Amino acid sequence: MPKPGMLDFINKAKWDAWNAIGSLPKETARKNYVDLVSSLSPSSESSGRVDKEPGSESVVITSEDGITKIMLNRPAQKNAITIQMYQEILSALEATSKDDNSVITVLTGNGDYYSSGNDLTNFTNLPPGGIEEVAKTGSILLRDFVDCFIDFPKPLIAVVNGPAVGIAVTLLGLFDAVYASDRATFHTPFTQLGQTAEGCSSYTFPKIMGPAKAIEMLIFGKKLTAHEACAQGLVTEVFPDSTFQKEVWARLKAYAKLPPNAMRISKELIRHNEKEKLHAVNAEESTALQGRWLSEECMNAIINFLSRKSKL
Ligand SMILES: CCCCC/C=C/CC(=O)SCCNC(=O)CCNC(=O)[C@H](O)C(C)(C)COP(=O)(O)OP(=O)(O)OC[C@H]1O[C@@H](n2cnc3c(N)ncnc32)[C@H](O)[C@@H]1OP(=O)(O)O
Repeated sequence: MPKPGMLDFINKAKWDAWNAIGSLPKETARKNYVDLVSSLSPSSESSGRVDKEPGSESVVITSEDGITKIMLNRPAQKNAITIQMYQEILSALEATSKDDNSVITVLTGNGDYYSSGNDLTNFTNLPPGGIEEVAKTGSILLRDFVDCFIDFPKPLIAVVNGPAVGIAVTLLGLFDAVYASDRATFHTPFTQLGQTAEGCSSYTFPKIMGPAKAIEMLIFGKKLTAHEACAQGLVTEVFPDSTFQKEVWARLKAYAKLPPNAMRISKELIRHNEKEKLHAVNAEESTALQGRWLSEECMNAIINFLSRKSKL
């Protein structure tokens, strides 16, 4: 077959792999394959079924003392968010919003990062409709995902245990409190990635910190320390990393004992005037990103990251 185009990542990788093999006889190829798989997996000869270890899920949801904790759990990948994780977080938020035993909801990360944002490999697995289909379905999922944060009816808290990048930062403008370790940083390198702001940040950031500071972050990609983000109003309070978990969870447990209906009604009073505007901003940002994901600027940035030519 002719060599697939540069942006057809999967088929190009397959084509290169086939080409590298040359004229290997089919039987030899089969034997090499079986030998390789056997050497990789000691259990591959037994049942063939792979059970997930408990706690190996990419999003771990737990509930205790009236607090629902949604924990991003891909520490080796800096908690980069895959398509499946967006869907799981969305479902968790929908379920907890209806759960009478859940008073406060927390989003946090496992390991040294809060989250490195969108998983940049999300756009590399091309369906039959190609990159256009990926961009379209990505834009719809992004819009649904952010809508769910806009509409979330109970107190929503971010426990930012380490550096945050991209959508993990922009969403913070929709949270009711943001507690950060002093190790956390806040980085939205959209322009460097050929992308544009999402998570309603094109509206919430100028409102929270004023247009000048918001533009430094959203257009020029300035990274803030936790103390800088707190001074700008994006973070509620910063804690020393050594006591972060202990102090924050003690406080959250106390908040979760407050009367839940009073908290829910106060949140509605504070937020409801903005909801229509936020949904409109979210729709606009999702459409703009759909176009960006098809652009050469964005594709080159992703290819550079995947081929390890660039990092933040
Ligand atoms: C439905 C779709 C919605 C889309 C919404 C859009 C959102 C926009 C954004 O979120 S933009 C932000 C995108 N994120 C990034 O650009 C971050 C990219 N990552 C990095 O630059 C670096 O990895 C780092 C600075 C976060 C950390 O650097 P460090 O040197 O400490 O660690 P490594 O680079 O070695 O990372 C360890 C492994 O984790 C993988 N990884 C990290 N982040 C991502 C990511 N965002 N996407 C995919 N993979 C990521 C990294 O590749 C390493 O994997 P490896 O061990 O297999 O090499």
